[in-house]
Amino acid sequence: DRGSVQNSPKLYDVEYLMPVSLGTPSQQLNLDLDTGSSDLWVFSTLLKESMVNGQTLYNPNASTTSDKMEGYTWKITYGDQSYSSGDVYIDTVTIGDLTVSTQAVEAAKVVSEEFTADSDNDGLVGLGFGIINTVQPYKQKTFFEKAMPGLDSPVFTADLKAGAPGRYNFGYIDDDAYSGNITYVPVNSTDGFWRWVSPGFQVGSAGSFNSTRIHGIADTGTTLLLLPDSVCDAFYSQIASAEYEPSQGGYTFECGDPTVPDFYFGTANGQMIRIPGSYMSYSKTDTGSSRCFGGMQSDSGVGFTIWGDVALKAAFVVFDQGSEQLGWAEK
Ligand SMILES: O=C(NNC1=NCCC1)c1ccc(Br)cc1
Repeated sequence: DRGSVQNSPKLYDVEYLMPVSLGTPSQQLNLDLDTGSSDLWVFSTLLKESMVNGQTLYNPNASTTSDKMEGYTWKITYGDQSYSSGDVYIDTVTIGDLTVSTQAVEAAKVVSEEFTADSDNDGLVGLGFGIINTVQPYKQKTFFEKAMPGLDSPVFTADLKAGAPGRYNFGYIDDDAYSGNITYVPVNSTDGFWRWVSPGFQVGSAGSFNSTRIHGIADTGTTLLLLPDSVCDAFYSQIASAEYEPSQGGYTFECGDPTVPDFYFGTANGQMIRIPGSYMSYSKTDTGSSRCFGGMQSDSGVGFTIWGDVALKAAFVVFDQGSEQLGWAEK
């Protein structure tokens, strides 16, 4: 079996949403596929109205195939301190013609203001490893872990694009979606993330390769590229107008600055993925400002690097849960 679904970026590529069908008759919600967490949760009719702001709500009582998991609850806090919690139902879930008939659907009763404010986002599909699923008293499998036994191949792929729709595929690799070869690196799933080691980086096409092992996770749910301070310094020192602005919470530079270089990160066997300098102009700092917030920021608060959407949208990425590897290709 296999599945394929289009993803659509929101403004500034801050997140990517995909249509997901839940229940019988099907209820379609737009969800954020997040490889940095492992809960599938949705805005639901269990929420207080004050926490809802335009989102589509999953109504378990309107689904003839939903079963409440009595006594089961969930509560999750994300790296950006947003959070949600609620009850748990079993129901059928379809993503891109791939159906899991007995998926744990976590129906929200409480969401933080960040989620309430994000009116296009109806919830998340966590495709990290099930070990960090938050359901109590017994953790639940992710959508991919439930689907995996029936798939042609135990992989899903992420093709995120800058300012354009891309695609998530399940169970196969579309050889027309990338150029050159896919280079695989080993993943350590101990803490539930797609964690891997990059051998180093290069700033600009004429720069030298810096061999320094960068431990980090591939996280579709994080917008920016969060790297060690030493790497950020090496990058922003090449941009004439760049400065670290504590008031803005990070590095900024003049939006039109012509000196913004490309950034390359190593994967394996000498392969590097090139992130165009244009991806590093994340957003204007304030309306009317001429300064842009950088797409690369420090990972100092986090403890390890997060290869978020700014990096992932430069590549075709294979999440191989069968062999616990990540595949990287240019496109
Ligand atoms: O929360 C994380 N990723 N997903 C999402 N962020 C915001 C909503 C969804 C995240 C995961 C690991 C680390 Br380390 C830091 C952050």
